[in-house]
Amino acid sequence: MGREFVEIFDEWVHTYDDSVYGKDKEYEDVFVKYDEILQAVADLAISPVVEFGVGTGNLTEKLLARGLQVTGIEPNEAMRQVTAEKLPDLTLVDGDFLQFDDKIEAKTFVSTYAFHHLTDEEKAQAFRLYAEKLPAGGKVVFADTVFESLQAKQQKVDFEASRGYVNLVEDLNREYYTTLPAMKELIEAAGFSVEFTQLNGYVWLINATKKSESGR
Ligand SMILES: C[S@@+](CC[C@H](N)C(=O)[O-])C[C@H]1O[C@@H](n2cnc3c(N)ncnc32)[C@H](O)[C@@H]1O
Repeated sequence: MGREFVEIFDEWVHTYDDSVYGKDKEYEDVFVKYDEILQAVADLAISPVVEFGVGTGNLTEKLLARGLQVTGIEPNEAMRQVTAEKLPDLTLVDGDFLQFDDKIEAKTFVSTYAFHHLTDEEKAQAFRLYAEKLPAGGKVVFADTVFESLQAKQQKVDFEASRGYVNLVEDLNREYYTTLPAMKELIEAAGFSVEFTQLNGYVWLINATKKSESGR
């Protein structure tokens, strides 16, 4: 489940790092401050860490540089190959946000630029699963494109269409980019407190902490 966009990365794997460092004009605004965004996520993580949608391993490198223990979970085989070559000592396995080895320990689940591959119902399911697996005080730290409202999303789509960014517009209409109120509701319903911080014109930092059983 949630794997319907995995094959897109069979092609994108070859140019993904060019895109994130500004060489793809259409995605330039999405990836503004890319390194700072990944660092913000890495800085909030506590070990051991499980990372979803590892891609080419750019967030992973920042987690490892902090000395954290990391298990990478990535459903795309081509991405796994690229990252295994870059980071040969990393434990990197097939899996996704909803299906991964039950025995993997985590105090933090992290991810960047990937959670929008799940529908909102799947996002809610994912947070319920993380609540089961994490101890009180355990964290989910994600950075991804989220919109303040459906109207704000439509304004962004219209703006990108007006400058002829057809691939980006297709992406924004195809995948499951949600709103801050919807994200807040599903995260709190799963038993987390959450703070959101805007990191660029698209991406928000989602910093969720599992509450204790008493709700504090
Ligand atoms: C845009 S890339 C982001 C890569 C990296 N995290 C980064 O920040 O540069 C999205 C990644 O999520 C992966 N992905 C797609 N569907 C997924 C799912 N359901 N669960 C976990 N990862 C998924 C893709 O294969 C791809 O590697």
